[in-house]
Amino acid sequence: MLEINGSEDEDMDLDALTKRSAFHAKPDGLILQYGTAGFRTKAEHLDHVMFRMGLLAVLRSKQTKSTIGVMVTASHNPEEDNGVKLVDPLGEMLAPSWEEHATCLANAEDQNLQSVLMDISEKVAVNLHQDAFVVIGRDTRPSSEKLSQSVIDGVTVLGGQVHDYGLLTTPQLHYMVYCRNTSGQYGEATTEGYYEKLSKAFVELTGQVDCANGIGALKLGEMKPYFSQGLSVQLFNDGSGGKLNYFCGADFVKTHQKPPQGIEMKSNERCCSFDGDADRIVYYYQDVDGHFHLLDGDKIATLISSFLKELVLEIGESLNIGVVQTAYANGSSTRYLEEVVKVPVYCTKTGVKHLHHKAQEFDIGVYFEANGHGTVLFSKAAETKIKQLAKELEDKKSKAAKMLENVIDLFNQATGDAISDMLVIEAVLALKGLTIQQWDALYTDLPNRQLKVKVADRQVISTTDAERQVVKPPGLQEAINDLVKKYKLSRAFVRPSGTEDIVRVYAEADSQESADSLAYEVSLAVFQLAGGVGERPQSGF
Ligand SMILES: CC(=O)N[C@H]1[C@@H](OP(=O)(O)O)O[C@H](CO)[C@@H](O)[C@@H]1O
Ligand SMILES: [Mg+2]
Repeated sequence: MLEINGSEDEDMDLDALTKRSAFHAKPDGLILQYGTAGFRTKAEHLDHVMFRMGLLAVLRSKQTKSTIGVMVTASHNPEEDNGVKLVDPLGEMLAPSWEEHATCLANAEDQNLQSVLMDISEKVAVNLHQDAFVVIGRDTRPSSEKLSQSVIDGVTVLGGQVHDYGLLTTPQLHYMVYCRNTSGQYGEATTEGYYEKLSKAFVELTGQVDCANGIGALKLGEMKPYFSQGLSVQLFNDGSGGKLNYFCGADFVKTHQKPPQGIEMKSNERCCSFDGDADRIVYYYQDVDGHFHLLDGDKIATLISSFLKELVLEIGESLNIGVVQTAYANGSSTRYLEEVVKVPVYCTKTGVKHLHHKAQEFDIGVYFEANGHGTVLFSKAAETKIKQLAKELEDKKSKAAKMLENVIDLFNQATGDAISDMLVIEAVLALKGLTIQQWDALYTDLPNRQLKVKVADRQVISTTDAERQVVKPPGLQEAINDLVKKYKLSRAFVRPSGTEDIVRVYAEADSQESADSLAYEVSLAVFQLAGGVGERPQSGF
């Protein structure tokens, strides 16, 4: 850990800025976009972006009079990639209006950097005399250390103070920011504080964990001693041998629907996978016949929502629960939540920030993307009420209120967090006496298929209705509607990805064959109507 003080006598030393930025020159013609999860591309193209995000973090910190976070990671992307994103005062993703400033600053030509920076300061009315404080975390990629130094360079040249946490999971950095801006009320802003808070609230834990050869292994390993009752967890792909996210991790398991390499699975044993920066988690097991069963973000949302609903009914308080999903949620999970658990379900655009925002509308807002990003948010009023009830109520009711109180502490409310979600899931399974097979049997996923289509310009597709309907190009939605009609229990949609240069196609139907064939036909429609490039989509998987 490192504390660095920037120059204190100047509000903004523009000469120093010009000199330092020369060490972080922007490659000619490179244009990048602050996308779904910040900037992400090959690590070698990111040095100037890191420096500039250091600058931007200082402005954001001055404007909000709060500590701002900068995380250096490319999550589930290959090891050669890297990325950066800013974390806002309450641990949330950077406000959308600032994403535009980030994009402008990252793409400014070197000679315009000063003027673009001054422009942004004016637009957002930053008081340059205000102090700035920025905290930084990074994942285990070989390029991350150097890139995080460039962020530090950016912060200090503008006179901001830095605390470099070094290696952290993304959710840990979100947690640190939240703690620092609530004067420690949310917890202590150290990794020890994080482990203590979670382990204190946790009941029992067993299982196997694939850590995607990433930061999750290191941090979960560090946490082991905090479990006085003994933590029985075997870590695989802990980064000691294999490559980050290579044939392992949550994204691999979810998209390939098969176990990661490097994990020893015994039949019926509960396993889970994190992604490279440990903000996603999926569970799975292999049955006695060797069939692989995936329990993704939708299954997690269902397990957690039923558990919370039961506790709320038990304490007899009218706390409203809402579940937030995206269009990628399996149709069976939505039906189960609405019809069996009886909770209202809402659909937002893809990307954690959209789900998080919607979930804030409820006393208890559960949100999960199908790929395993998610958490539960409790409103301040609900939290106070639950704490009060835990003291006042008696017997069964008090037990339920105390359980809820612990669950609140176990969730990372700043953002979805693989470690914290895993502890919640393990606790729920233990408390309800459920095996992974029983959990899996709550509902059966509709067979589905996700495909990617390459087009010349993915922005020719625009969507509405939480990305479930295409508005442009003309004729594409009609074509999808006609194809969907050919299959039973079917649904399909397409949208431009926010993290890759492709269009994503999703289809589900009553059989795998139908889902595959619908996805293929929709891909062809996209290729034909939205300017496909390269090879035409092929059938057969
Ligand atoms: C279908 C899918 O899984 N999309 C992912 C992916 O976004 P795209 O915009 O679809 O590329 O990366 C996001 C950031 O990690 C994640 O939030 C999202 O769920
Ligand atoms: Mg991630």
